[in-house]
Amino acid sequence: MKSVAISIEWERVVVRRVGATHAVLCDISFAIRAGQMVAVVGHNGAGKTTLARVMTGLIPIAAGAVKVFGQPLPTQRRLVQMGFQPPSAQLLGTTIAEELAIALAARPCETGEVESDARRMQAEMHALCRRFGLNMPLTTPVHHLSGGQVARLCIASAIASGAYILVMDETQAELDPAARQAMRQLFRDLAEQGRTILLITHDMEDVLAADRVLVLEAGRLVDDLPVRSFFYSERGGATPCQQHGFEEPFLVRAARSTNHRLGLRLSPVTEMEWTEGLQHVSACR
Ligand SMILES: Nc1ncnc2c1ncn2[C@@H]1O[C@H](COP(=O)(O)OP(=O)(O)OP(=O)(O)O)[C@@H](O)[C@H]1O
Repeated sequence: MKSVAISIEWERVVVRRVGATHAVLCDISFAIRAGQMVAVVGHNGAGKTTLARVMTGLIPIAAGAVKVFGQPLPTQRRLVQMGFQPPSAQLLGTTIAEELAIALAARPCETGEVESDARRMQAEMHALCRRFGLNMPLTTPVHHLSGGQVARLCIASAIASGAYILVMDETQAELDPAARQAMRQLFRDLAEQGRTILLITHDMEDVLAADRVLVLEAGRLVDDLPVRSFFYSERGGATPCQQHGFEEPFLVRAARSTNHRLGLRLSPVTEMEWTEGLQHVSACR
């Protein structure tokens, strides 16, 4: 699985909805490598949720092709899990243990793997809870969890069920800034471990954490850029972020203002890059 570089491929995809006068997604093509975290942005009605639902097989395509690890989506459907708003609506179990047990039971057995026995399943559940920062007993009812904990349990469940591609449709929308930041870090970690993350968001701080950004406008893919090129322009002038009418994140605004005042050309996408850039400049002066 991991040896196949391209995890998601869309070729000239068209989606029509009953009652809509135009195609809601029109001639969309892109390819995403395994291990990439890709943000999908667009103003209301641009087609983001439709794209997410196509990825999970909930909406059929009228033309084109969607491939997952080189195979048609329907044969690979189990490798894709979608998170949507509110995350609590996705939970099937009444406790953490039940939720994870359902997910683990749904995971297809790999060749040579024996079916999980109870003890092994318990060990896997504890390992998942540790990995996803759920530091409470497995017997905890899911309605005792905070929004951030529910969001993490949903992701733990998706991973437990064998997903390699996570399609997150505004799942962080109701989290506080610290929990959102923690979720971004979690997505980054999962991407570094080889998972593909498709993050649908209106929050430009989320975009800053991604590797790449797809911009949808009225059902069309109008930009597909590395995140740095989305927020900074090489030749000065308006950036793609500004051209598309999105609000820039604080780091980008602060870096631009510092560049302007000090005559610099820094283009940081993390705070660490910015402080290192500033240290380098002051050491050279
Ligand atoms: N079930 C449906 N039937 C007909 N048209 C639909 C249906 N669902 C969505 N649409 C239309 O498809 C277009 C894209 O909708 P979609 O929900 O994918 O946009 P979005 O980018 O996710 O918007 P938002 O940011 O508001 O959630 C919109 O014009 C919408 O009206």
